[in-house]
Amino acid sequence: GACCSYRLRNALHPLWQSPLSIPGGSRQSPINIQWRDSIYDPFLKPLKICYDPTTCLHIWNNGYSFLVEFDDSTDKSIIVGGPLENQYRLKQFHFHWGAINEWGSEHTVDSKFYPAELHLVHWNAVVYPTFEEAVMEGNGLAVIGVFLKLGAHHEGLQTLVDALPAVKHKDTVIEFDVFDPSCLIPSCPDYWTYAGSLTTPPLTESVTWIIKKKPIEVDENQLEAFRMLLFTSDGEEEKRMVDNFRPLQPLMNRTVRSSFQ
Ligand SMILES: NS(=O)(=O)c1c(F)c(F)c(-n2cc(CC3CCCCC3)nn2)c(F)c1F
Ligand SMILES: [Zn+2]
Repeated sequence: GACCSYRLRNALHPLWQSPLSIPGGSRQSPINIQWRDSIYDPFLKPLKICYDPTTCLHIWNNGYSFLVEFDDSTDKSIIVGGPLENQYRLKQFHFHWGAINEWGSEHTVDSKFYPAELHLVHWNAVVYPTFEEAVMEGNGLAVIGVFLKLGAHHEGLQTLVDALPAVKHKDTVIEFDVFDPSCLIPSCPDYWTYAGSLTTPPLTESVTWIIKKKPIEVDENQLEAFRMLLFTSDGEEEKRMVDNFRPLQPLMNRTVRSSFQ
């Protein structure tokens, strides 16, 4: 059935040589969000986002994507509310994108791909002592997903784009010391939420996903700047960093809730 082909595809997919059987494997990400099958939950609270721009540390090309990492030693940059029982600390944000504008996002909405998707990764520092431990626990992480669509130039993103040439190669890092990622999150409060996993190794089923309904607009040059990055280290044969998204995973026995009617 569909499930087996997914497993086969995961095992065969070049980028995500994930082990065939993920422990449990009942809540993997990403998924297709079928708008009409999502259930409005009136008890979902608005998501409260409080970021301190001075907690921004650096940009790092880790060979999968580029990560903007934050100082998560205090509760200065947190999210709370929404579907979350606790507040969660911002650890890093990164993107997934395609070689062309027809695909690139990890989640899809009614089977439609966006050219890119932003993930803001937070961890439950109320319950767990470290990020590494939170990654292994069912309520350990909360990731906000924001779709990027082709359109107007995005001023806030440009400061990030301007720094990308300095992290062209895998394992390069550049200091990036003031940035407020709130500028990358649409003001519309509407979101979907479901229980899922990391979409990169270790693929652990520890993520409460919060997917914003509204995309942000970025222009062609900004998407092209992502595609100039490399999977490879300096001196290796160059491989452009594109199509760094995981294949869709089976919904299995899950419901996607919406914060809006
Ligand atoms: N696409 S996603 O699901 O939003 C997503 C995430 F949620 C992540 F947490 C990570 N992640 C991976 C590690 C390495 C750690 C190395 C030490 C052990 C724990 C993992 N740091 N952050 C990640 F790379 C990613 F892509
Ligand atoms: Zn991601």
